[in-house]
Amino acid sequence: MSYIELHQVAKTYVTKSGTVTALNSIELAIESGTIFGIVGYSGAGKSTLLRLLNGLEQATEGSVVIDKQLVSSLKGKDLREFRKGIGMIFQHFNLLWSRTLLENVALPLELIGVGKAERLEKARELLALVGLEGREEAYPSQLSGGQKQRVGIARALATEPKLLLCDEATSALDPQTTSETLALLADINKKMGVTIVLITHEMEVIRTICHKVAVMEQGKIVEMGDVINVFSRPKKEVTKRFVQQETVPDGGQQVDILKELAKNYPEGKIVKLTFTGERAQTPVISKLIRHTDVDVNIIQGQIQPTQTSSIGTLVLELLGNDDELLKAIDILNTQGIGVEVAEYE
Ligand SMILES: Nc1ncnc2c1ncn2[C@@H]1O[C@H](COP(=O)(O)OP(=O)(O)OP(=O)(O)O)[C@@H](O)[C@H]1O
Repeated sequence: MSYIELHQVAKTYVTKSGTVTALNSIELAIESGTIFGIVGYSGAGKSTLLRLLNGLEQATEGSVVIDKQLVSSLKGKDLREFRKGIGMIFQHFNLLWSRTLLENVALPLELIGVGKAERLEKARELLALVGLEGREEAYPSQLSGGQKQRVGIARALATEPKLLLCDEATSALDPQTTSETLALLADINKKMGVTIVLITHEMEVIRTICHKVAVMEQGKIVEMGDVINVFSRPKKEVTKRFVQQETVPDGGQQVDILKELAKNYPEGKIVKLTFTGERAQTPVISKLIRHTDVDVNIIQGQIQPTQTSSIGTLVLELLGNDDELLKAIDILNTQGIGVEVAEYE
């Protein structure tokens, strides 16, 4: 059994203007120790899913099982105990401004009745773990956004949770601080074996630290798998748009970037190749030139690291007669790499 299992989960809200389906037919299994990303645009249902995982809300249908416990069956002391095993990190940090960093980190322990000396010692250790040694007596207002999030992470770890839920944890941070915060989370996952489930609308977050990803749209999971596979061969339109967020400079606003490129290169055929780590060694282009009568121009290329490997993309213009172009595309299709051919108007 997986650490987290959702089976046929639905969540509806009854509002004055009618019933809203926030989640529908969710099937999800997350193994212990994984960094699992959930990506989707606003309103896709990500926050609702996170609230079901921490027991703040109950599913309308289906079952949510975490660490062999059916979340809907937990009450009183059991529910409190369950929630102690889950740490939460928020976009806006949710720190108490009138308390020092040490007191902020110690708060979850204070709430469950841990004695003062013990909780302050633990908080001190955690602040050191997140790189804030020596700042124990500072107040949140004296910190940068990245430092505040470090305090948030330290606080989330206070009860030694097995599961860390991150709600858009880096959305309020600049790119440099985002990278540092993600590196810290990846480090915590590795060192402590904590399972991390994060929700985000940024594909960069998924690429850099997640092992697995689920893409949500309109309350459903529309695509799910290893990050490297979903990135290199996105199937659904929404996933393609998220992947483009990263690979094109305008943030993926254009739905079909290849089509745009094709307009600029009317003589040839535009193809985009996507390689994952181990395939990057395959001599694809030399094969193409040896076996067909096409000329190849390289238009764009880039390599992006992921948590476990790397993803390369290469956009080529192929020039030749129709038969040779078809042959070239056939060859590309047999190389075990992602091949996308631009559609011409
Ligand atoms: N308490 C609620 N009452 C009524 N409708 C709700 C409630 N919470 C969420 N919804 C609706 O459920 C759907 C999913 O919302 P949810 O907040 O889970 O999406 P999201 O992907 O997290 O979006 P965002 O990133 O904007 O928070 C939306 O249509 C939303 O309006």
